[in-house]
Amino acid sequence: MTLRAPVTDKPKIPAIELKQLLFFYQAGGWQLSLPELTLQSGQHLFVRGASGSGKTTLLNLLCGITKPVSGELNVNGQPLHTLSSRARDNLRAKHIGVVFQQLNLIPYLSVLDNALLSSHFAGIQKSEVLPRATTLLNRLGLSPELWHQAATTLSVGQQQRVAIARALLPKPTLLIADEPTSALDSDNRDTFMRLMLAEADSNGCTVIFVSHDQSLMQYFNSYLDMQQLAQGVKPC
Ligand SMILES: Nc1ncnc2c1ncn2[C@@H]1O[C@H](COP(=O)(O)OP(=O)(O)OP(=O)(O)O)[C@@H](O)[C@H]1O
Repeated sequence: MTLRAPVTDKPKIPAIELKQLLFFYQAGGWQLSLPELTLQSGQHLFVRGASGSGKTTLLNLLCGITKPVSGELNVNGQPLHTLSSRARDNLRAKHIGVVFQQLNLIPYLSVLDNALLSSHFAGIQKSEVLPRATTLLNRLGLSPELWHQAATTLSVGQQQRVAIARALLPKPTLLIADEPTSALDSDNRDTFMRLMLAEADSNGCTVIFVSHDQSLMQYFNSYLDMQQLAQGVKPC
C-alpha cells in the first residue's frame, strides 16, 4: 500500500518582507531605518509621509534601484539585499511595475511605444502584448488618435496614464507608484485610481502607492505612514 502525503496548501510567499532594513546616502547623514514590514501578495498599501520622510528612498529600495546598507529585503521571495545590480534590474524588468513622480517617458517615442517599452524589457513579443496595450490605453481614457503622438505632446495627466499603462502591461506581480495622480483633477483621479487598482487586481498584483493626498486612502485595504513604518507598526 502506498501512503500519500496529506494535501496541504503551499505556504504563500509574502510579496514584500523586510527586516531590520537600514539605508543611508552618506555615513553620518539622514538614514532610513525600518524594523519590519510584511505585505501579502495582492495587498494594496497606501503610504504617506511628510516631505523628506523617505518615501521615494523606500520605493527605490523596494524596486531594487538601490540596495540596503544592512538588513533583509525579500521581494516575491527574492533576496534583493544579496542580488547584484544587474540581477535586481532583471527582477524589476520582469516582475515590478514602477511609476515615479518624474514619469520617465521617452520624449521622442510615441504614446504606444512608450507604453510598450516595459514589455520589451521584460522580453515579451510586441505581437503578444499589442492587443492588451490598446485595450489598456483605451480603458485609461487615452484614445487611438493619441497613440502615435510623441508622449511629451500630451498633458501631464495624460502622461501619467501612459506611465501607468507602461507599468501594468507586462502584468507585474508588484506595482510601485510614487504620486502618480498629482496632476489629475478629482474626476480623472477617481477614474484613474479605480482603473489602476482594478487592473492590478485582475493580475493579483500587489500595490504600494505613495502620496501626500490623504483622500486617496479610501481606495486601499491597508495604510501606513512613514513614522509608523519606522516604529515597526503593521499595516492596518
Ligand atoms: N540622492 C540623494 N543623496 C543624498 N540625500 C538624499 C538623496 N535623495 C534623497 N536624499 C535625502 O533623503 C531624505 C529622504 O528623501 P526622499 O526623497 O526619500 O523623501 P520623500 O519622503 O520622498 O520626500 P518628498 O515627499 O518631498 O518627495 C531627505 O532628507 C533627502 O534630502
